[in-house]
Amino acid sequence: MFDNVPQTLEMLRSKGKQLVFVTNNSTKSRADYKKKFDKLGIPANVDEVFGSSYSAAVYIARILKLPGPKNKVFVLGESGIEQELESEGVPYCGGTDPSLRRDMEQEDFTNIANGSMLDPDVGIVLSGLDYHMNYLKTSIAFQYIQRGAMHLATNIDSTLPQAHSFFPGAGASSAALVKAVGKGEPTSFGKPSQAMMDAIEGKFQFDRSRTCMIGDRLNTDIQFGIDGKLGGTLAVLTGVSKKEEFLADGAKTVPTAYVDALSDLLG
Ligand SMILES: O=C(O)[C@H](O)[C@H](O)COP(=O)(O)O
Ligand SMILES: [Mg+2]
Repeated sequence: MFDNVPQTLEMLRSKGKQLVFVTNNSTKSRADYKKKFDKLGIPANVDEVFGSSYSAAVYIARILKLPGPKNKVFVLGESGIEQELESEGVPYCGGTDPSLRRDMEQEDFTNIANGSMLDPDVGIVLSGLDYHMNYLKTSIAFQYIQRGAMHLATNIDSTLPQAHSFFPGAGASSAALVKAVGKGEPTSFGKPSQAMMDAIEGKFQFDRSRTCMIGDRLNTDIQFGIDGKLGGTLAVLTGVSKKEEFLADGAKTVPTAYVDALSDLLG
């Protein structure tokens, strides 16, 4: 963890700033992140966390509102997605189901093709980062899409930063499916999609012109009142003034000197 993160967050809160922690990582739910923050000694509450799984679940439940029974989601991913779908009352299958974490057998081809292994209620395939991706799940997801299901993604990052290196990301998890379907990338609800920013804004009701993002990648084009100068998001801070000065300077100083940079900015 970077130095002074808890102190910085405390300073921002003491100045009445609202914080939102935004992550593309779909493997954990907001509740899981709260536990992680507790372990790291970072003061945060569940309602301040906004993840790509939650973003997708909110979209499916509140925007798409598919009529039942065709509103079930086939999940390609981990329990973070399942938990967030559950929190929004969206039915799902796949995901962490242990019966799908195995090799493809010859009879699976027959049973998938004749539909006996498919759930007729599935109307959406939702892909995220999947540590257990395999041919069986990819085949089932492919068949659902061929039969009319919509393909959505929590996020489509090419890589996952871990252990001071990079590993295949959520976009790589779903790449085989995307290739097989041949219709391009699915709609994604993670950074830097406008869908995620709209969802965050919808939930937190803040003023874009008084919002600052601090993040991990510098190449995003999220239109968030900051013209993509500083992208990705570690936190969304609302009520920040002198945004331009902070970004111009902050791009160099964040995250090594959060406290100094933000204290200067906020006066
Ligand atoms: O592949 C992924 O899912 C992402 O690279 C990963 O989860 C990173 O999320 P972020 O740290 O950008 O919020
Ligand atoms: Mg990132």
